[in-house]
Amino acid sequence: MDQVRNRLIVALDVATMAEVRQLVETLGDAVSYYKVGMQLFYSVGMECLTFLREAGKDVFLDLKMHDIPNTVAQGAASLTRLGVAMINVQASGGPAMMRAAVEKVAETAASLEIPRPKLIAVTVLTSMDQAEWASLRSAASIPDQVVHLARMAKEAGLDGVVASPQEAELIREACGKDFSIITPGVRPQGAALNDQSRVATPADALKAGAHYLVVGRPITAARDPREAALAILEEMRKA
Ligand SMILES: O=c1ccn([C@@H]2O[C@H](COP(=O)(O)O)[C@@H](O)[C@H]2O)c(=O)[nH]1
Repeated sequence: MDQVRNRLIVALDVATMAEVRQLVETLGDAVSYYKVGMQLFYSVGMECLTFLREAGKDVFLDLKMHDIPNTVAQGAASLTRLGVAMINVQASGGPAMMRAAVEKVAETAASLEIPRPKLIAVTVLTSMDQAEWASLRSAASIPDQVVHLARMAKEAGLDGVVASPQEAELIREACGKDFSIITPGVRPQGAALNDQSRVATPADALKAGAHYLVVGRPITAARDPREAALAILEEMRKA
């Protein structure tokens, strides 16, 4: 079960440490990897990272950096010093920005003699549907743009990308099996979509080639979060 458990990342989209403690305690040994995003990090800062580290959990710090190369590189160095397992940038920041972040993460981790966090790039948000995409006036289709950004991230030296499970197979074909694919937009059959658009079930996401599944509300907003997480893990295990 461990191999499957390490591939489920639960999004802690809450605002207080009380909620974090309650969820992590309820989920217990079912979940070993958590995603800390803007809502939680901007509310409580380091306290949640310290708590998760002491609980023996891995952390994906999802702050989606997007700025000029020097600013993102320095930000990536700061996040590397926090000792988390994964951090990210927006691929639309371009190759120079991504290369600068890759170099700075490696340099910082080496100088501190700590493991280097995985550095990944966000492609096209999973909430974006065709109508919303059209409003951005991009000439490419969503799948073409996702694959383009994934190739660019790989060439810049990043470890992987965030994308919808619907694009996972195309990314795997274009970038190979060692390039990590992290997929939010995961919804068990019949679950509420909330604001997600390009979704797939946990089983379909894995079959399409996703390495890690990010799941938030289907677990954290469930009546019984542990039962919901175990059901997802069982579906992953069967897939
Ligand atoms: O394209 C993206 C990038 C990031 N996310 C994040 O994943 C979780 C998904 O939460 P759910 O409650 O399962 O919808 C959330 O923290 C997003 O910020 C994403 O959904 N799509």
